[in-house]
Amino acid sequence: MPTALYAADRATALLGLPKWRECEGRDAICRSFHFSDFSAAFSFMTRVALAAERAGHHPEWSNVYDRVDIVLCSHDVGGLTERDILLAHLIDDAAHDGEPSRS
Ligand SMILES: C[C@H](O)[C@H](O)[C@H]1CNC2=NC(N)=NC(=O)C2=N1
Repeated sequence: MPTALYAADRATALLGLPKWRECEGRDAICRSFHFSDFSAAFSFMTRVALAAERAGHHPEWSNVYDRVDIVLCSHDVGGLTERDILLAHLIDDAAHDGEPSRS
């Protein structure tokens, strides 16, 4: 089982994920995505679901019409690990494929 990232490693990892921010009150990162409509948002979620399943690591998320809010945390260690960083990159890639209208 991977261990939670140390502060320095976390800061370095987040430099490569400029649109993600640390989640207030917990050891996790989050990002919100906005799309043109529900169909675009749900297409993105489908791409993320498949990528997450392949990676064996899964997001906490919610969807309201054209918006998708995502939190990444490794539940088994109760904090942020390299698996969350990898999944954040996969999610950013999935968003680029679907062109969020704004984010
Ligand atoms: C058995 C399976 O690999 C685990 O339950 C995985 C699945 N996806 C997961 N996703 C997240 N975010 N945290 C986990 O601890 C986790 N565990």
